[in-house]
Amino acid sequence: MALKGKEADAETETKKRKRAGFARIDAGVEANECIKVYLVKSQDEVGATNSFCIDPVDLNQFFGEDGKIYGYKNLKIDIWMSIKSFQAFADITYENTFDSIFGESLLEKEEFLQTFSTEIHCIRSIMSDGEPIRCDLSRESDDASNAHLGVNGSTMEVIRMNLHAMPVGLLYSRLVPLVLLLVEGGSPVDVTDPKWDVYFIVKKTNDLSGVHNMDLLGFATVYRFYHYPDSTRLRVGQILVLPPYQGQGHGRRLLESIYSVAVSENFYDVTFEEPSDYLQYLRACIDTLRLLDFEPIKPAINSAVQYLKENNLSKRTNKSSSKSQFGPPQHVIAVVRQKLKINKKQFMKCWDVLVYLNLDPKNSRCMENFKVSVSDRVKGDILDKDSEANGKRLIEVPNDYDHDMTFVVMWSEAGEETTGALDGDQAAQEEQLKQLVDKQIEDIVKIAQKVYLLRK
Ligand SMILES: CC(=O)SCCNC(=O)CCNC(=O)[C@H](O)C(C)(C)COP(=O)(O)OP(=O)(O)OC[C@H]1O[C@@H](n2cnc3c(N)ncnc32)[C@H](O)[C@@H]1OP(=O)(O)O
Repeated sequence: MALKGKEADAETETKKRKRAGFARIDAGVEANECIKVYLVKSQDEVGATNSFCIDPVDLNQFFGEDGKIYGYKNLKIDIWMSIKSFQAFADITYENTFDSIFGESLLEKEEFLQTFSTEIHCIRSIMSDGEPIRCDLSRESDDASNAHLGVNGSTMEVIRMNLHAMPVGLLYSRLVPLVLLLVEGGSPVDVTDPKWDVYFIVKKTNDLSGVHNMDLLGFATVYRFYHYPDSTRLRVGQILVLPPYQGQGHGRRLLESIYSVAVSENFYDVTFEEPSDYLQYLRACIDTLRLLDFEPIKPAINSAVQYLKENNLSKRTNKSSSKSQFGPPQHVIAVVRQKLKINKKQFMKCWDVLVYLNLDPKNSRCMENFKVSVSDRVKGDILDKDSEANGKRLIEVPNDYDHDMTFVVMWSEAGEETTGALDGDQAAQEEQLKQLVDKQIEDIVKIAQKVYLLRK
């Protein structure tokens, strides 16, 4: 006889169990509910409920299909990770075979507590072989977010090291749990590949006896990637600022240091592997600020602004003509890549912000023209360059930023454009395109406002 209702659900649940052999139905407990991860810097903080508890992306993803742990009643797991040595201890209420993402950095309690004295200088000793990065990009002197530099005699430093070198690889392996917990979709990089570098941002503080201590605030892994035919580009794999130190300008300093290396060592450009929205925003702010000080692009910005002032783009007949006059000329794109190491795609995003910053918000026609131009650009980005000549076609969109956003575009023989998709009607696709443009404008305004405030 078939089971119904609750009984049927219970049967399904039972099948999902990781461990079999329980007499009663075990509903399991979500990993997100029973696991807490604390970052601690001294023995006293281990076990204290007011210690710094992190908010991971999603713990459930590490525990099977449904993210639940079965076989334990009132399961509670507190994980204490030292931000001095990045080793960890798990306080688990039930005896079990908990095989955690913390791997080898998980120690017995006594051993863990000892690390606060035995490994107190672990970061300092590992960093001693590293190369401090001189960063010339930041306007440290007039930058409010750097105000804490020098407070209590502490200084920030970005240090580059090769991940292949032994103690660095070991430290990175201790940091991997944080990558898994805090970087969405983050996975460990291959420490055996000598092309991976890691940029650490550290805080140096002198104690009363004059000994300097070093705390790790964050890091970025960067791959030296071959670029055809004879150059190398830098690709940021993952960047993480430890939660207690986020929002204090350390992520910015890390990115600026990477750009600084790209400029001084003449890499082709800097790219990012699947950047999060917030990282894109941060990157756009940094790049736009750099571009605002870059003289060679100023005439091109002025002519784009002039073009928006003098035309009425919503009434134009030939829609494709606006693209060339709104966007930056090829030689400007080239010089930005050569001198600032900002690639074309990223420059185009910043370009919109640079133009927007030069518009008069009270000039409604000009603002409307801006919107039309951005819309044209978004459409242009999702068009296959060959499609105009070839008539109707379905085209997949290359997209660095969001792999879920894939459009296809059809062209009639007259070159008149319509957007479409493999399934879904044209109206839905038009709506999707409109949403994409609105989101783009929203992002531009947000970045422009931030940049405006930072420049004041
Ligand atoms: C490729 C990938 O790794 S994708 C995943 C990215 N990593 C993660 O998601 C992990 C969790 N998050 C983090 O580790 C961090 O939040 C990071 C790395 C994304 C950012 O680092 P943080 O140190 O928090 O950022 P930081 O403090 O430098 O910058 C944030 C603020 O400074 C602002 N800022 C940007 N440029 C400047 C500037 N030149 N001067 C002053 N402030 C600036 C930013 O706009 C932002 O302000 P807001 O949020 O108040 O609007």
